Amino acid sequence: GGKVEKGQCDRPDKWAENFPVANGPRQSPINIIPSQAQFDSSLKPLKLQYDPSVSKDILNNGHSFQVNFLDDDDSAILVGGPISGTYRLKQFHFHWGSSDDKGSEHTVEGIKYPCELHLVHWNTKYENFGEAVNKPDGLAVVGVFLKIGSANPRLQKVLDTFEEIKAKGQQTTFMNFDPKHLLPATLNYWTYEGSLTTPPLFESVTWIVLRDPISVSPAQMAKFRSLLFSSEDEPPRCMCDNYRPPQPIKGRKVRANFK
Ligand SMILES: COCCCN1C=C(N)c2cc(S(N)(=O)=O)sc2S1(=O)=O
Ligand SMILES: [Zn+2]
Repeated sequence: GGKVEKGQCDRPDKWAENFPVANGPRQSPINIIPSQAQFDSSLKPLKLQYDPSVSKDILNNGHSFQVNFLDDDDSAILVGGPISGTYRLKQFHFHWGSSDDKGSEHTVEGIKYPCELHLVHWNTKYENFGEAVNKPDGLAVVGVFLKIGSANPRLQKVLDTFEEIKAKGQQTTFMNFDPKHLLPATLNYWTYEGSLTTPPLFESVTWIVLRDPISVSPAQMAKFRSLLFSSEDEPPRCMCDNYRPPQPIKGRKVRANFK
């Protein structure tokens, strides 16, 4: 028929064929059930120390778009929280739906948010990102839910670049952006051991999912959907529904730093 079938890489149910770890013991995302999360008083407050001068560029990578950071020193780091040592910010990106009733990867009691932000950090006990990416304690990703409400002026700065990165492979400079402005007022979080949510699905992520969402307006969500999965010389395919559904918890404990 006329409908272009989704490629394999866009079909989470097909990933296990090429990436058997897709059925592994610590896959992400998960459905979070707050009443089943264990309050852990030993969890430290989350400390995100970001110097905005190390934001570099913004890229449409054909699955999402990401803002990349210079990570050759400790200018943008995550310390505290559930992790030990220092993790450096590498990039942040988002996942969203084709309509406002879905789009997040983690869910809370089955609730899907329209969008989820991921801030990806790597453990500086390893030489570099490439070394850290597949180690069990290699990465720490902070997840932030976006909830439909008033327009978010901080987020708008990111959306204003979309004309320049509409198609796969396009990128443009994106400097002096402080990702702290994309965080909610309080940094209460759930944490659990998981994985990358897209291939290669490495089981290398300590997940830190913030309880409180930030706001996004319907018009801003429509802007996310103006991006394309496809490159300039291909038939246009709307970039949306780039989220993996929740995966089996397989006995894992989810801890909370709040009651
Ligand atoms: C050599 O392999 C390089 C892989 C690097 N990455 C690829 C992903 N699919 C990916 C997914 C991420 S997510 N959605 O779990 O935050 S972070 C991330 S990533 O760490 O930036
Ligand atoms: Zn992600």
